[in-house]
Amino acid sequence: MLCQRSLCIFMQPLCNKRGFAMESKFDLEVCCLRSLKELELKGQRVLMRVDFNVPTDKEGNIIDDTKMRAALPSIEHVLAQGGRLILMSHLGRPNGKIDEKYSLKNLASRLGQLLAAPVYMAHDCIGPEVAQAARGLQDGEVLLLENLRFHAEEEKNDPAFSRELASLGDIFVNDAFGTAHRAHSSTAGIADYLPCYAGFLMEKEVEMLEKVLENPQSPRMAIMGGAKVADKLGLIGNLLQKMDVILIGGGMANTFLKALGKTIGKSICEDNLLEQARGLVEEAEKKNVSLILPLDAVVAPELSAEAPGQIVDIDHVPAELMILDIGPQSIELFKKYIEKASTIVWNGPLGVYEYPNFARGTEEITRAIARSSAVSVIGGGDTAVIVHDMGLEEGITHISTGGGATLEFLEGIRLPGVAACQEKAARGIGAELGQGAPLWEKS
Ligand SMILES: Nc1ncnc2c1ncn2[C@@H]1O[C@H](COP(=O)(O)OP(=O)(O)O)[C@@H](O)[C@H]1O
Ligand SMILES: O=C(OP(=O)(O)O)[C@H](O)COP(=O)(O)O
Repeated sequence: MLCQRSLCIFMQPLCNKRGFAMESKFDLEVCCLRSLKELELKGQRVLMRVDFNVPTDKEGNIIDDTKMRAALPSIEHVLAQGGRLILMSHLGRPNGKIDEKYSLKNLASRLGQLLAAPVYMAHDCIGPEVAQAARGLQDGEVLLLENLRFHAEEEKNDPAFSRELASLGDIFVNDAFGTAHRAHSSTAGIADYLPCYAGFLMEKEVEMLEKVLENPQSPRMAIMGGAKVADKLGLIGNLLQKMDVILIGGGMANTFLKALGKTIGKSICEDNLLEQARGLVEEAEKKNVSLILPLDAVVAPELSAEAPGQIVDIDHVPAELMILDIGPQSIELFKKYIEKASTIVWNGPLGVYEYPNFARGTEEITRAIARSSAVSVIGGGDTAVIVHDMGLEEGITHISTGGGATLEFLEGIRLPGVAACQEKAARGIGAELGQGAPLWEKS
């Protein structure tokens, strides 16, 4: 059994200036995750949540399968032990509607190649035919369910939906660390209906991030970029309590730049978050945290591989262009901060790294982090892809499959996907010791 020490850390202040430590709200007993290793799997229907939310192109082809490979140890273990594996994941944000672009069919074929074994693909994730397919599995066989987010109930953590998913398996294994910050049916609600275990990836992520939390040295720095601005802007408020420096690039920077009165042309921006961004800048000043924005940018008329990039000062972004990368002056400035940092947490590319014209900022920053002697954690599907593509894994302390999940974990926020398994484990232990009624039911 693995004790999630991030929760234990809540109990004792460990850090000096802007500590990661928080007050304990939870029992130590609740910290425990039960491991997949503990299970007798032969003949068991193992319902496993994985995070196969891989980067894809416009046609839905997989750009990078790192997240799938990361789940292979758990998948291969279940199959080797004679378990009957039912895999479930989301892909993208189809908003509760069926959209072929977000089908998991391509992932089933890729998984088949990775396992060198057949992978059955279900046409949905619930319903009588899916239940029949799950019941029909033989020992060592694997079925991949269709995108969970084709049903709006998934993101609502709807109990009836959780129950229907749970009815497909005998045991629930959560190996989706990257989605553990979402309280959804397949990550949280499902724990009410099945015995819960952590997969190997979930265990590894929690262990590695706990190590980083143990004694994070100052100067501590966060680098924030990417496109999920609405999701992650709020997290900067928490980071201000824990970091000495926050570098902001990528799509994230635009909202801050506009909030500070700069013209950002056609760049992506969350106009409804301008007030919040201004508040964060003021709070950073009060807390004496250096919140650093780009000095210049690479701009282009459209987001495409062919669009020509042009370097402009951040005060002179033309109205008809969009910011697609940080410029050379910003790269130099960011590198200076990276050289001085002792702890670095990074999520989100600093530009549209998928296209060479706008990849330089992200690549240079990746190299600088890999060269630095700081303890470094890089999180997020896209951000991790860059490190792998550049072959710089060795220089990074931990490359996490989760972006938002990693940030929230390091900020001391309890992740619903981890918490659901912990609470269930703690209650389950009591039940197994005869201290209560069985806590899960099979339908
Ligand atoms: N200036 C920008 N404008 C538009 N998109 C951007 C910009 N900078 C980065 N991005 C995009 O952000 C995406 C990754 O964002 P996100 O999902 O938040 O990161 P991660 O998957 O690492 O958590 C990439 O597809 C990248 O092209
Ligand atoms: O890719 C993910 O998160 P990330 O981009 O923060 O790493 C997860 O699969 C969660 O996806 P979501 O942010 O659509 O809930």
